Amino acid sequence: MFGYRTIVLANPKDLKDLFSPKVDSPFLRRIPPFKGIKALGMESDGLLFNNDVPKWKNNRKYFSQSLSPPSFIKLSAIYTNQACEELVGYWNDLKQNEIVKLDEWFRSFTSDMMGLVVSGIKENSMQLTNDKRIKPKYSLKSKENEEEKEHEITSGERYRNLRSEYSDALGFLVFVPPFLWNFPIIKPKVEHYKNVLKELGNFELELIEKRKNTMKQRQPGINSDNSSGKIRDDFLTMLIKSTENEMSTEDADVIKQNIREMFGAGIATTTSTLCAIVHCLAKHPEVEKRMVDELFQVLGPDRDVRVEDFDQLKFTEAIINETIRLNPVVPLVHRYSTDTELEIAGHRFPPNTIFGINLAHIQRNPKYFPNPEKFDPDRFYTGDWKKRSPQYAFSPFGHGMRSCPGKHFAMAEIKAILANIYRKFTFKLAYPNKPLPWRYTVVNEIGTFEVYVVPREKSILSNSAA
Ligand code: HEM
Repeated sequence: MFGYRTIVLANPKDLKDLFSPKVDSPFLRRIPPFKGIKALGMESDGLLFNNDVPKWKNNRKYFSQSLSPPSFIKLSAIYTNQACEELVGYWNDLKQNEIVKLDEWFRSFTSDMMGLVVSGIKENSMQLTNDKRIKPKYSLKSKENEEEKEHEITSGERYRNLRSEYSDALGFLVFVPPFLWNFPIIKPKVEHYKNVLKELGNFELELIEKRKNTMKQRQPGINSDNSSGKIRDDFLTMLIKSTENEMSTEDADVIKQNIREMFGAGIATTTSTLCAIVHCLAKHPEVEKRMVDELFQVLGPDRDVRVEDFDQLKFTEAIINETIRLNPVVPLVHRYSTDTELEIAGHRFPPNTIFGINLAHIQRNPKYFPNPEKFDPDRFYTGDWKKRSPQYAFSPFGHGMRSCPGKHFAMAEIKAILANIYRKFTFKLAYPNKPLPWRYTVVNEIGTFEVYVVPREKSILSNSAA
Protein backbone atom coordinates (compact mmCIF):
# COMPACT_ATOMS: atom_id res chain seq x y z
CA MET A 1 0.00 0.00 0.00
CA PHE A 2 1.44 3.39 -1.13
CA GLY A 3 4.87 1.78 -1.25
CA TYR A 4 4.66 0.38 2.29
CA ARG A 5 4.83 -3.34 3.01
CA THR A 6 1.32 -4.56 3.87
CA ILE A 7 0.56 -7.85 5.61
CA VAL A 8 -2.68 -9.17 4.16
CA LEU A 9 -4.81 -11.39 6.41
CA ALA A 10 -7.70 -13.54 5.19
CA ASN A 11 -8.43 -15.91 8.07
CA PRO A 12 -11.12 -14.75 10.55
CA LYS A 13 -9.34 -16.47 13.44
CA ASP A 14 -6.36 -14.10 13.06
CA LEU A 15 -8.47 -10.94 13.35
CA LYS A 16 -9.32 -10.88 17.06
CA ASP A 17 -6.58 -8.39 18.03
CA LEU A 18 -6.94 -6.20 14.95
CA PHE A 19 -10.69 -5.90 15.46
CA SER A 20 -10.44 -5.53 19.22
CA PRO A 21 -13.17 -3.33 20.79
CA LYS A 22 -10.79 -2.20 23.58
CA VAL A 23 -10.05 1.52 23.99
CA ASP A 24 -6.36 0.75 24.54
CA SER A 25 -6.05 -1.59 21.54
CA PRO A 26 -2.72 -1.23 19.66
CA PHE A 27 -4.76 -1.09 16.41
CA LEU A 28 -6.53 2.22 16.72
CA ARG A 29 -4.82 3.74 13.68
CA ARG A 30 -5.72 2.92 10.08
CA ILE A 31 -2.81 4.05 7.89
CA PRO A 32 0.62 5.66 8.33
CA PRO A 33 0.94 9.46 8.23
CA PHE A 34 0.91 10.79 4.64
CA LYS A 35 1.70 14.33 3.53
CA GLY A 36 -1.41 14.29 1.30
CA ILE A 37 -3.64 13.44 4.24
CA LYS A 38 -2.01 16.27 6.22
CA ALA A 39 -2.57 18.76 3.38
CA LEU A 40 -6.26 17.84 3.48
CA GLY A 41 -6.40 18.44 7.23
CA MET A 42 -7.34 14.79 7.86
CA GLU A 43 -4.27 13.63 9.77
CA SER A 44 -5.54 14.84 13.12
CA ASP A 45 -9.15 15.78 12.31
CA GLY A 46 -12.23 13.76 11.49
CA LEU A 47 -12.16 9.98 11.58
CA LEU A 48 -11.21 8.22 8.37
CA PHE A 49 -7.46 8.91 8.34
CA ASN A 50 -7.04 10.49 11.76
CA ASN A 51 -3.80 9.25 13.32
CA ASP A 52 -3.98 11.33 16.47
CA VAL A 53 -5.65 8.73 18.70
CA PRO A 54 -6.92 11.04 21.53
CA LYS A 55 -8.36 13.46 18.96
CA TRP A 56 -9.85 10.62 16.93
CA LYS A 57 -11.56 9.29 20.07
CA ASN A 58 -13.17 12.69 20.69
CA ASN A 59 -14.30 13.03 17.08
CA ARG A 60 -15.65 9.51 17.05
CA LYS A 61 -17.71 10.30 20.15
CA TYR A 62 -19.21 13.41 18.53
CA PHE A 63 -19.82 11.66 15.20
CA SER A 64 -21.55 8.66 16.77
CA GLN A 65 -23.55 10.74 19.26
CA SER A 66 -24.80 12.94 16.45
CA LEU A 67 -25.98 9.98 14.37
CA SER A 68 -27.84 8.16 17.12
CA PRO A 69 -30.59 10.27 18.81
CA PRO A 70 -34.09 8.90 18.04
CA SER A 71 -35.18 12.30 16.71
CA PHE A 72 -32.32 12.26 14.18
CA ILE A 73 -33.11 8.72 13.03
CA LYS A 74 -36.78 9.58 12.68
CA LEU A 75 -35.98 12.66 10.64
CA SER A 76 -33.52 10.77 8.45
CA ALA A 77 -36.41 8.53 7.37
CA ILE A 78 -38.50 11.63 6.62
CA TYR A 79 -35.65 13.20 4.57
CA THR A 80 -35.14 9.95 2.66
CA ASN A 81 -38.86 9.83 1.85
CA GLN A 82 -38.69 13.46 0.65
CA ALA A 83 -35.71 12.77 -1.61
CA CYS A 84 -37.39 9.57 -2.92
CA GLU A 85 -40.51 11.54 -3.80
CA GLU A 86 -38.42 13.86 -5.96
CA LEU A 87 -36.64 10.91 -7.61
CA VAL A 88 -39.91 9.10 -8.35
CA GLY A 89 -41.23 12.32 -9.91
CA TYR A 90 -38.31 12.45 -12.36
CA TRP A 91 -38.48 8.74 -13.13
CA ASN A 92 -42.20 8.98 -13.87
CA ASP A 93 -41.27 11.34 -16.71
CA LEU A 94 -38.69 9.02 -18.29
CA LYS A 95 -39.47 7.97 -21.85
CA GLN A 96 -40.25 4.34 -22.55
CA ASN A 97 -37.06 2.45 -23.46
CA GLU A 98 -34.82 5.30 -22.29
CA ILE A 99 -31.49 4.00 -21.01
CA VAL A 100 -30.50 5.74 -17.77
CA LYS A 101 -27.20 5.87 -15.96
CA LEU A 102 -28.32 4.53 -12.60
CA ASP A 103 -24.99 5.28 -10.90
CA GLU A 104 -25.47 9.01 -11.68
CA TRP A 105 -29.04 9.01 -10.39
CA PHE A 106 -28.10 7.24 -7.16
CA ARG A 107 -25.04 9.46 -6.66
CA SER A 108 -27.13 12.60 -7.02
CA PHE A 109 -29.92 11.09 -4.93
CA THR A 110 -27.59 10.25 -2.01
CA SER A 111 -25.89 13.61 -2.35
CA ASP A 112 -29.23 15.49 -2.08
CA MET A 113 -30.38 13.22 0.69
CA MET A 114 -27.16 13.76 2.66
CA GLY A 115 -27.58 17.52 2.09
CA LEU A 116 -30.99 17.29 3.79
CA VAL A 117 -29.75 15.05 6.60
CA VAL A 118 -26.59 17.05 7.30
CA SER A 119 -27.76 20.66 7.22
CA GLY A 120 -30.83 21.15 5.05
CA ILE A 121 -28.95 22.80 2.21
CA LYS A 122 -30.71 21.98 -1.06
CA GLU A 123 -28.07 20.79 -3.46
CA ASN A 124 -30.25 20.17 -6.55
CA SER A 125 -28.13 17.22 -7.69
CA MET A 126 -31.10 15.18 -8.91
CA GLN A 127 -32.54 18.19 -10.67
CA LEU A 128 -29.23 18.68 -12.44
CA THR A 129 -29.04 15.02 -13.44
CA ASN A 130 -32.55 15.34 -14.81
CA ASP A 131 -31.72 18.58 -16.68
CA LYS A 132 -28.64 16.99 -18.22
CA ARG A 133 -30.83 14.15 -19.43
CA ILE A 134 -33.13 16.61 -21.17
CA LYS A 135 -30.44 19.09 -22.32
CA PRO A 136 -27.30 17.05 -22.96
CA LYS A 137 -24.95 20.04 -23.23
CA TYR A 138 -25.83 21.47 -19.85
CA SER A 139 -22.92 21.44 -17.44
CA LEU A 140 -22.02 23.63 -14.51
CA LYS A 141 -18.33 23.06 -14.99
CA SER A 142 -17.83 24.96 -18.29
CA LYS A 143 -19.12 28.49 -18.63
CA GLU A 144 -19.10 28.54 -22.46
CA ASN A 145 -22.67 27.64 -23.05
CA GLU A 146 -25.36 30.37 -23.25
CA GLU A 147 -27.87 28.26 -21.38
CA GLU A 148 -25.53 28.07 -18.41
CA LYS A 149 -25.10 31.80 -18.10
CA GLU A 150 -28.83 32.03 -17.44
CA HIS A 151 -28.52 29.60 -14.59
CA GLU A 152 -27.39 31.38 -11.48
CA ILE A 153 -25.60 28.87 -9.32
CA THR A 154 -27.27 28.47 -5.93
CA SER A 155 -25.30 28.25 -2.72
CA GLY A 156 -26.25 24.55 -2.37
CA GLU A 157 -24.89 23.84 -5.84
CA ARG A 158 -21.69 25.74 -5.06
CA TYR A 159 -21.32 23.67 -1.89
CA ARG A 160 -21.84 20.45 -3.83
CA ASN A 161 -19.25 21.46 -6.45
CA LEU A 162 -16.71 22.33 -3.75
CA ARG A 163 -17.25 19.00 -2.03
CA SER A 164 -16.93 17.15 -5.31
CA GLU A 165 -13.59 18.89 -5.93
CA TYR A 166 -12.59 18.05 -2.37
CA SER A 167 -13.10 14.32 -3.13
CA ASP A 168 -10.98 14.74 -6.28
CA ALA A 169 -8.34 16.42 -4.11
CA LEU A 170 -8.47 13.48 -1.70
CA GLY A 171 -7.74 11.00 -4.49
CA PHE A 172 -5.06 13.22 -6.01
CA LEU A 173 -3.14 14.30 -2.91
CA VAL A 174 -3.19 10.84 -1.38
CA PHE A 175 -2.10 8.97 -4.49
CA VAL A 176 0.36 11.45 -6.08
CA PRO A 177 3.58 11.36 -4.02
CA PRO A 178 4.49 14.72 -2.43
CA PHE A 179 7.91 14.92 -4.17
CA LEU A 180 6.00 15.43 -7.45
CA TRP A 181 3.84 18.30 -6.16
CA ASN A 182 6.30 20.97 -7.30
CA PHE A 183 6.63 19.65 -10.86
CA PRO A 184 5.43 22.29 -13.38
CA ILE A 185 2.44 20.26 -14.69
CA ILE A 186 1.36 19.16 -11.23
CA LYS A 187 1.93 22.35 -9.22
CA PRO A 188 -1.10 24.29 -10.62
CA LYS A 189 -3.39 21.40 -9.69
CA VAL A 190 -2.01 21.26 -6.14
CA GLU A 191 -2.49 25.05 -5.83
CA HIS A 192 -6.03 24.70 -7.18
CA TYR A 193 -6.89 22.04 -4.61
CA LYS A 194 -5.43 24.20 -1.82
CA ASN A 195 -7.77 27.03 -2.91
CA VAL A 196 -10.70 24.61 -3.00
CA LEU A 197 -9.90 23.59 0.57
CA LYS A 198 -9.80 27.21 1.67
CA GLU A 199 -13.09 28.06 -0.03
CA LEU A 200 -14.81 24.95 1.28
CA GLY A 201 -13.57 25.75 4.82
CA ASN A 202 -14.99 29.31 4.59
CA PHE A 203 -18.30 28.02 3.29
CA GLU A 204 -18.60 25.52 6.14
CA LEU A 205 -17.59 28.07 8.75
CA GLU A 206 -20.37 30.38 7.61
CA LEU A 207 -22.83 27.49 7.74
CA ILE A 208 -21.83 26.64 11.30
CA GLU A 209 -21.98 30.24 12.50
CA LYS A 210 -25.42 30.74 10.97
CA ARG A 211 -26.74 27.61 12.63
CA LYS A 212 -25.25 28.58 15.99
CA ASN A 213 -27.03 31.93 15.77
CA THR A 214 -30.32 30.25 14.86
CA MET A 215 -29.90 27.86 17.76
CA LYS A 216 -29.53 30.79 20.14
CA GLN A 217 -32.76 32.35 18.89
CA ARG A 218 -35.10 29.39 18.37
CA GLN A 219 -36.80 26.76 20.51
CA PRO A 220 -35.36 23.23 20.58
CA GLY A 221 -37.60 20.42 19.26
CA ILE A 222 -38.08 18.00 16.41
CA ASN A 223 -38.39 19.85 13.16
CA SER A 224 -37.70 18.76 9.62
CA ASP A 225 -37.63 22.16 7.94
CA ASN A 226 -36.66 25.74 8.59
CA SER A 227 -40.13 27.21 8.45
CA SER A 228 -41.34 26.86 12.04
CA GLY A 229 -39.84 28.53 15.06
CA LYS A 230 -37.93 25.38 16.03
CA ILE A 231 -34.37 24.35 15.36
CA ARG A 232 -33.80 21.97 12.44
CA ASP A 233 -32.77 18.63 13.99
CA ASP A 234 -30.07 17.44 11.62
CA PHE A 235 -26.47 16.26 11.79
CA LEU A 236 -25.14 19.82 12.01
CA THR A 237 -27.39 20.69 14.96
CA MET A 238 -26.47 17.41 16.68
CA LEU A 239 -22.75 18.06 16.18
CA ILE A 240 -22.97 21.60 17.52
CA LYS A 241 -24.89 20.33 20.55
CA SER A 242 -22.45 17.52 21.25
CA THR A 243 -19.33 19.67 20.94
CA GLU A 244 -20.74 22.63 22.87
CA ASN A 245 -19.05 23.37 26.20
CA GLU A 246 -16.47 20.66 25.61
CA MET A 247 -14.25 22.16 22.93
CA SER A 248 -13.44 25.77 22.33
CA THR A 249 -11.35 27.08 19.46
CA GLU A 250 -11.11 23.69 17.81
CA ASP A 251 -14.80 22.89 17.66
CA ALA A 252 -15.39 24.46 14.25
CA ASP A 253 -12.64 22.26 12.78
CA VAL A 254 -14.14 19.16 14.39
CA ILE A 255 -17.58 19.98 13.00
CA LYS A 256 -16.21 20.84 9.54
CA GLN A 257 -14.29 17.59 9.18
CA ASN A 258 -17.10 15.43 10.57
CA ILE A 259 -19.51 16.95 8.06
CA ARG A 260 -17.07 16.35 5.19
CA GLU A 261 -16.71 12.73 6.22
CA MET A 262 -20.44 12.23 6.51
CA PHE A 263 -20.63 13.12 2.81
CA GLY A 264 -17.29 11.55 1.88
CA ALA A 265 -17.94 8.20 3.54
CA GLY A 266 -21.67 8.08 2.91
CA ILE A 267 -22.20 8.88 -0.77
CA ALA A 268 -19.93 6.54 -2.75
CA THR A 269 -20.56 3.59 -0.41
CA THR A 270 -24.35 3.87 -0.52
CA THR A 271 -24.46 4.61 -4.26
CA SER A 272 -22.33 1.59 -5.15
CA THR A 273 -24.23 -0.71 -2.80
CA LEU A 274 -27.56 0.40 -4.28
CA CYS A 275 -26.33 -0.21 -7.85
CA ALA A 276 -25.05 -3.66 -6.84
CA ILE A 277 -28.44 -4.52 -5.28
CA VAL A 278 -30.28 -3.48 -8.45
CA HIS A 279 -27.86 -5.57 -10.53
CA CYS A 280 -28.32 -8.67 -8.32
CA LEU A 281 -32.12 -8.31 -8.28
CA ALA A 282 -32.34 -7.80 -12.05
CA LYS A 283 -30.44 -11.08 -12.43
CA HIS A 284 -32.69 -12.84 -9.86
CA PRO A 285 -36.31 -11.82 -10.48
CA GLU A 286 -37.58 -14.54 -8.11
CA VAL A 287 -35.66 -12.85 -5.26
CA GLU A 288 -36.95 -9.43 -6.31
CA LYS A 289 -40.52 -10.75 -6.22
CA ARG A 290 -40.09 -11.99 -2.63
CA MET A 291 -38.69 -8.60 -1.60
CA VAL A 292 -41.51 -6.67 -3.30
CA ASP A 293 -44.08 -8.96 -1.62
CA GLU A 294 -42.51 -8.12 1.74
CA LEU A 295 -42.54 -4.39 0.97
CA PHE A 296 -46.23 -4.45 0.01
CA GLN A 297 -47.08 -6.58 3.00
CA VAL A 298 -45.33 -4.30 5.52
CA LEU A 299 -45.97 -0.94 3.90
CA GLY A 300 -48.86 -1.30 1.49
CA PRO A 301 -48.65 0.34 -1.94
CA ASP A 302 -48.10 4.03 -1.11
CA ARG A 303 -47.36 4.72 2.51
CA ASP A 304 -44.14 6.50 3.50
CA VAL A 305 -41.47 4.43 5.26
CA ARG A 306 -41.25 4.93 9.04
CA VAL A 307 -38.52 3.99 11.51
CA GLU A 308 -40.74 1.27 13.04
CA ASP A 309 -40.84 -0.50 9.65
CA PHE A 310 -37.11 -1.15 9.42
CA ASP A 311 -37.06 -4.16 11.78
CA GLN A 312 -39.86 -5.81 9.86
CA LEU A 313 -38.09 -5.71 6.49
CA LYS A 314 -36.14 -8.88 7.22
CA PHE A 315 -35.91 -10.29 3.70
CA THR A 316 -34.92 -6.85 2.33
CA GLU A 317 -32.17 -6.78 4.95
CA ALA A 318 -31.02 -10.27 3.90
CA ILE A 319 -30.74 -9.02 0.29
CA ILE A 320 -28.60 -6.06 1.38
CA ASN A 321 -26.33 -8.37 3.40
CA GLU A 322 -25.96 -10.88 0.59
CA THR A 323 -25.20 -8.09 -1.89
CA ILE A 324 -22.47 -6.59 0.28
CA ARG A 325 -21.06 -10.04 1.03
CA LEU A 326 -20.42 -10.45 -2.70
CA ASN A 327 -19.71 -6.76 -3.39
CA PRO A 328 -18.02 -5.16 -0.37
CA VAL A 329 -17.44 -1.48 -1.12
CA VAL A 330 -14.46 -1.58 1.21
CA PRO A 331 -12.81 -4.83 0.15
CA LEU A 332 -9.63 -4.28 2.17
CA VAL A 333 -9.77 -2.79 5.66
CA HIS A 334 -6.52 -1.46 7.13
CA ARG A 335 -4.93 -1.25 10.55
CA TYR A 336 -1.58 0.32 11.40
CA SER A 337 0.13 -0.99 14.52
CA THR A 338 1.78 1.07 17.29
CA ASP A 339 5.50 1.45 17.85
CA THR A 340 5.87 -1.85 19.69
CA GLU A 341 6.54 -5.28 18.22
CA LEU A 342 3.45 -7.54 18.07
CA GLU A 343 2.46 -11.11 17.37
CA ILE A 344 -0.31 -11.74 14.83
CA ALA A 345 -1.29 -15.08 13.25
CA GLY A 346 1.64 -16.80 15.00
CA HIS A 347 4.27 -14.42 13.57
CA ARG A 348 6.12 -11.49 15.13
CA PHE A 349 5.87 -8.17 13.31
CA PRO A 350 7.98 -5.04 13.78
CA PRO A 351 6.49 -1.80 15.12
CA ASN A 352 4.41 0.33 12.73
CA THR A 353 3.30 -2.46 10.43
CA ILE A 354 0.33 -2.08 8.06
CA PHE A 355 -2.18 -4.93 8.05
CA GLY A 356 -4.79 -5.34 5.34
CA ILE A 357 -7.84 -7.43 6.17
CA ASN A 358 -9.13 -8.95 2.96
CA LEU A 359 -12.89 -8.84 3.51
CA ALA A 360 -13.64 -9.60 -0.15
CA HIS A 361 -11.72 -12.88 0.05
CA ILE A 362 -13.08 -13.95 3.45
CA GLN A 363 -16.66 -13.28 2.38
CA ARG A 364 -16.29 -15.61 -0.62
CA ASN A 365 -14.62 -18.44 1.28
CA PRO A 366 -16.65 -21.69 0.75
CA LYS A 367 -15.80 -22.77 4.32
CA TYR A 368 -17.97 -19.98 5.70
CA PHE A 369 -20.35 -19.47 2.76
CA PRO A 370 -21.04 -22.72 0.88
CA ASN A 371 -21.41 -22.21 -2.89
CA PRO A 372 -20.00 -18.72 -2.32
CA GLU A 373 -20.49 -17.28 -5.83
CA LYS A 374 -24.25 -17.88 -5.66
CA PHE A 375 -26.43 -14.88 -4.82
CA ASP A 376 -28.54 -16.42 -2.08
CA PRO A 377 -30.13 -14.00 0.45
CA ASP A 378 -31.58 -16.98 2.34
CA ARG A 379 -28.13 -17.42 3.91
CA PHE A 380 -28.95 -14.36 5.99
CA TYR A 381 -32.70 -14.98 6.23
CA THR A 382 -33.25 -18.52 7.39
CA GLY A 383 -31.75 -19.79 10.63
CA ASP A 384 -29.11 -17.98 12.58
CA TRP A 385 -26.28 -17.25 10.17
CA LYS A 386 -24.19 -15.72 12.96
CA LYS A 387 -24.05 -19.13 14.67
CA ARG A 388 -23.09 -20.94 11.46
CA SER A 389 -20.06 -18.79 10.56
CA PRO A 390 -17.06 -17.92 12.71
CA GLN A 391 -16.73 -14.43 14.16
CA TYR A 392 -15.44 -11.88 11.59
CA ALA A 393 -16.38 -14.06 8.57
CA PHE A 394 -18.86 -11.37 7.58
CA SER A 395 -17.58 -7.86 8.30
CA PRO A 396 -18.71 -5.47 5.53
CA PHE A 397 -18.65 -2.58 8.03
CA GLY A 398 -15.42 -3.65 9.73
CA HIS A 399 -15.23 -4.35 13.45
CA GLY A 400 -13.90 -2.95 16.70
CA MET A 401 -13.13 0.62 17.65
CA ARG A 402 -12.71 1.81 14.06
CA SER A 403 -15.69 0.02 12.57
CA CYS A 404 -18.12 2.01 10.44
CA PRO A 405 -20.07 4.47 12.62
CA GLY A 406 -22.56 4.94 9.76
CA LYS A 407 -23.56 1.25 9.66
CA HIS A 408 -27.08 1.56 11.13
CA PHE A 409 -27.75 4.79 9.29
CA ALA A 410 -26.61 3.22 5.98
CA MET A 411 -28.72 0.08 6.47
CA ALA A 412 -31.81 2.14 7.36
CA GLU A 413 -31.26 4.50 4.45
CA ILE A 414 -30.80 1.69 1.91
CA LYS A 415 -33.91 -0.10 3.18
CA ALA A 416 -35.93 3.12 2.93
CA ILE A 417 -34.75 3.75 -0.64
CA LEU A 418 -35.47 0.18 -1.76
CA ALA A 419 -38.89 0.34 -0.12
CA ASN A 420 -39.72 3.59 -1.88
CA ILE A 421 -38.49 2.78 -5.37
CA TYR A 422 -39.20 -0.95 -5.72
CA ARG A 423 -42.89 -0.48 -4.90
CA LYS A 424 -43.06 1.82 -7.95
CA PHE A 425 -40.43 0.57 -10.38
CA THR A 426 -38.42 -2.40 -11.49
CA PHE A 427 -35.14 -2.33 -13.41
CA LYS A 428 -33.94 -4.12 -16.52
CA LEU A 429 -30.23 -4.24 -17.31
CA ALA A 430 -29.41 -2.38 -20.53
CA TYR A 431 -26.51 -4.78 -21.16
CA PRO A 432 -27.36 -8.00 -19.28
CA ASN A 433 -24.04 -9.69 -20.07
CA LYS A 434 -21.88 -6.86 -18.77
CA PRO A 435 -20.48 -7.35 -15.24
CA LEU A 436 -20.84 -4.55 -12.70
CA PRO A 437 -18.34 -1.81 -13.63
CA TRP A 438 -16.24 -1.59 -10.43
CA ARG A 439 -13.30 0.78 -10.15
CA TYR A 440 -11.08 1.03 -7.10
CA THR A 441 -10.44 4.54 -5.72
CA VAL A 442 -10.34 5.03 -1.96
CA VAL A 443 -13.20 2.52 -1.88
CA ASN A 444 -14.68 0.20 -4.51
CA GLU A 445 -16.86 2.46 -6.64
CA ILE A 446 -19.35 1.72 -9.39
CA GLY A 447 -18.70 3.27 -12.80
CA THR A 448 -21.34 3.78 -15.50
CA PHE A 449 -24.22 1.39 -14.87
CA GLU A 450 -27.00 1.56 -17.43
CA VAL A 451 -30.55 0.25 -16.96
CA TYR A 452 -34.16 0.73 -18.06
CA VAL A 453 -36.41 2.01 -15.28
CA VAL A 454 -39.79 0.33 -15.78
CA PRO A 455 -42.91 1.45 -13.88
CA ARG A 456 -44.08 -1.51 -11.83
CA GLU A 457 -47.67 -1.64 -13.15
CA LYS A 458 -46.35 -1.95 -16.70
CA SER A 459 -43.88 -4.67 -15.71
CA ILE A 460 -46.63 -6.63 -13.96
CA LEU A 461 -48.82 -6.23 -17.06
CA SER A 462 -46.08 -7.33 -19.45
CA ASN A 463 -45.17 -10.30 -17.19
CA SER A 464 -48.75 -11.50 -17.03
CA ALA A 465 -49.16 -10.92 -20.79
CA ALA A 466 -46.13 -13.14 -21.35
C1 HEM B 1 -23.13 0.50 2.45
C2 HEM B 1 -22.62 1.50 3.10
C3 HEM B 1 -21.32 1.49 3.87
C4 HEM B 1 -20.35 0.52 3.99
C5 HEM B 1 -20.34 -0.87 3.36
C6 HEM B 1 -19.32 1.05 4.86
C7 HEM B 1 -18.18 0.36 5.23
C8 HEM B 1 -17.18 0.88 6.03
C9 HEM B 1 -15.98 0.16 6.40
C10 HEM B 1 -15.63 -1.27 6.01
C11 HEM B 1 -15.23 0.99 7.17
C12 HEM B 1 -13.87 0.65 7.81
C13 HEM B 1 -14.15 -0.08 9.10
C14 HEM B 1 -12.94 -0.62 9.80
O1 HEM B 1 -11.83 -0.14 9.55
O2 HEM B 1 -13.11 -1.52 10.67
C15 HEM B 1 -15.95 2.24 7.30
C16 HEM B 1 -15.50 3.34 8.01
C17 HEM B 1 -16.21 4.51 8.12
N1 HEM B 1 -17.48 4.77 7.64
FE1 HEM B 1 -18.64 3.50 6.56
N2 HEM B 1 -19.67 2.31 5.25
C18 HEM B 1 -20.89 2.62 4.67
C19 HEM B 1 -21.62 3.79 4.83
C20 HEM B 1 -21.26 4.83 5.64
C21 HEM B 1 -22.07 5.99 5.90
C22 HEM B 1 -23.48 6.24 5.33
C23 HEM B 1 -21.34 6.80 6.71
C24 HEM B 1 -21.74 8.13 7.29
C25 HEM B 1 -22.88 8.32 7.87
C26 HEM B 1 -20.07 6.15 6.97
C27 HEM B 1 -19.05 6.67 7.73
C28 HEM B 1 -17.84 6.04 7.99
C29 HEM B 1 -16.74 6.66 8.73
C30 HEM B 1 -16.71 8.08 9.27
C31 HEM B 1 -15.73 5.69 8.82
C32 HEM B 1 -14.36 5.84 9.54
C33 HEM B 1 -14.51 5.42 11.00
C34 HEM B 1 -13.24 5.59 11.85
O3 HEM B 1 -12.15 5.58 11.30
O4 HEM B 1 -13.40 5.73 13.06
N3 HEM B 1 -20.06 4.95 6.32
N4 HEM B 1 -17.15 2.15 6.60
